[in-house]
Amino acid sequence: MNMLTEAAVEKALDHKMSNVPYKMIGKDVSVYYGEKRALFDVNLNVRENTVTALIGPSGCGKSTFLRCLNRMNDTIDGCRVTGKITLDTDDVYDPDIDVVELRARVGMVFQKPNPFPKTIYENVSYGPRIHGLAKSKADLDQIVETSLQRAGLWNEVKDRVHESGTGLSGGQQQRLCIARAVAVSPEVILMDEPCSALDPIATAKVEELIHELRENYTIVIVTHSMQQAARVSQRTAMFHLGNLVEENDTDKMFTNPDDPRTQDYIMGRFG
Ligand SMILES: Nc1ncnc2c1ncn2[C@@H]1O[C@H](COP(=O)(O)OP(=O)(O)OP(=O)(O)O)[C@@H](O)[C@H]1O
Repeated sequence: MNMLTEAAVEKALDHKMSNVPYKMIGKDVSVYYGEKRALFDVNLNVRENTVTALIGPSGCGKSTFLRCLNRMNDTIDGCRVTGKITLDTDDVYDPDIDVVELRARVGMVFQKPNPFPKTIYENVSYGPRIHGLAKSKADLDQIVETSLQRAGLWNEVKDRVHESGTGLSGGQQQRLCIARAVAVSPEVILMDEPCSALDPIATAKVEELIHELRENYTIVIVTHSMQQAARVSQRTAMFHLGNLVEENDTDKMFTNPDDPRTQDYIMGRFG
C-alpha cells in the first residue's frame, strides 16, 4: 500500500469514529474541591483504541476530568466526585472496587517523567511483581523486554537495564514511565501533558509512540498544544470553565467546530 492510499484509509477510519465502541463512559460527572466546583455535569465517553485529546484554557478542568477516570482524585483531600463513570461494565466509583486493580487497568503517565530512583529493570518490573503477573524470573524478564519495546526504548537501553532509570535523558525517562504503565497490561492509559517537559525531538518520539500504542490501548491525553492534539488524536474534547463545550472527531474540531468557544480557543483568541 502506498503512502497516499494509507493516509486515505486512515482518514476514512477517522470519519467512522462514531461507530467505535465506548471503553469508558462518564455521565454527569461533577467534581468539587471543598466548596469550589471544578466540573459541571460532564458527559464524556472515551472510545476504544482511540486517542482522545482533552483541550481547553488553563484551569478549565482537563486534568480534573482525567484524574476521575482512575480515581486519582481520591488522593486529594477535600475532593468529591459525583455522577457515574464506567470502565466496560464496571462502575469505577463502586465502593467495592479494588482501586489498585483499577489503576492497573487505567494507568497514568504524568507531566514530569517520574521514574523511581531504581534501575530501569526495577522500574518496569515493579508493577508486574506486585500484581503477580509473572510466574518466574524468565516471565518477568520477558515482560520487561516487551514493555520497553512497546515504549520504543528497548534498543536504547537493552545493554544497561540494570543501571539507574534516573540516568536517562528526559525523553527516555518519559518513555520509561510509559513502559512502566504498559508493563501491567492496562486497558486505558491516561497522559497528563506527557510532553510538556520534553524537547521537540523527544516530543516527536513520544507522539509517534502514542500513535503506535493506540493499536493495543485506549488513550486519553491532556495537552496544551493544539498541534499535538491534531497530530495524535482521533477525538477531541474541549473544556471551558469546568464545562465540556464540545466533543468531536479531531479533524472536525480543527476545521469546523460546532461551538464558537472552540473556534476562539483554537485560533488563540483566549486561553
Ligand atoms: N488540588 C486542588 N485543590 C483545589 N482546587 C484545585 C485542585 N486541583 C485543581 N483545582 C482547581 O480546579 C480547577 C480545574 O483545575 P485543573 O487542574 O483540572 O485544570 P486544567 O484544565 O487541567 O488546567 P491546566 O491546563 O492549567 O493544567 C481550577 O480552578 C483549579 O484551580
